[in-house]
Amino acid sequence: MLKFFRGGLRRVCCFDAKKSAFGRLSNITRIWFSPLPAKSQWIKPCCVLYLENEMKKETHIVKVLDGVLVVLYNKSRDKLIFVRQFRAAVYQAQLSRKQPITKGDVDLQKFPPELGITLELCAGQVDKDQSLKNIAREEILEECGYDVPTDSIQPIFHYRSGVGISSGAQALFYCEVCDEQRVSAGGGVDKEVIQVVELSLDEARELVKTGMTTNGGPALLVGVMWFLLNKAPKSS
Ligand SMILES: Nc1ncnc2c1ncn2[C@@H]1O[C@H](COP(=O)(O)OP(=O)(O)O[C@H]2O[C@H](CO)[C@@H](O)[C@H](O)[C@H]2O)[C@@H](O)[C@H]1O
Repeated sequence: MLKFFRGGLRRVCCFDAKKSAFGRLSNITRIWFSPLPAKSQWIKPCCVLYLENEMKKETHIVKVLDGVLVVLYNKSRDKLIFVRQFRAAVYQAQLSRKQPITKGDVDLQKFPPELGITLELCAGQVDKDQSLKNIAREEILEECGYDVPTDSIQPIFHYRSGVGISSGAQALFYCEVCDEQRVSAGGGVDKEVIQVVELSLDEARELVKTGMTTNGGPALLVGVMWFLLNKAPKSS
């Protein structure tokens, strides 16, 4: 059963994070901070200056990789498929509401790792020279365990996220899968710890009702709303 916390993100509003209906996700035993390495393969901070109405303006930005995301619908079982994982950026954001960003270890009794667990669409970064659909196909296989033909992946929206600071392009896709296409449990590759979560359409509807909040990004909400508007049988 789903549990939500009403209210804005300033109040605790994790997707059932603390007492998960989906079981314990991972075993994080230590979290600490360090300064960013001089060169990161993932992000590049820089400063953009411009003159607007003859006034000098300065914006500090972070260049990030573009991404693909997929609204996944299992038609065999009439379920939408999502992923849960620990996100260090979300954890840091939850933590920094309560105390300044620190350099040392975090007190995990006070700030349990579950604060950083999200519910998200299956997604990945565009970190190789392949078509966006191919990258989406790989993420569906690696994260969720479904082996689908590339031409079953349908584009929905192309937009930018974090327009004030990072502005990565995000390609949102839709893909219908069936049980016969499930070739593994998913869960990610290499060191990834990802849990596949299935929600009924009624549970997904609950997610996008006014006032409900999740610990994930907006793409899940946009994707679910698109699905309910365009694909799902109308609720009575
Ligand atoms: N900043 C970072 N620092 C260190 N290692 C990193 C890293 N970013 C990625 N990695 C490594 O790369 C691996 C693969 O990442 P993915 O391509 O699956 O993107 P991710 O699912 O993190 O989502 C990403 O891409 C989707 C789609 O754009 C976004 O929604 C989501 O916010 C974004 O994190 C991660 O498991 C991690 O090991």
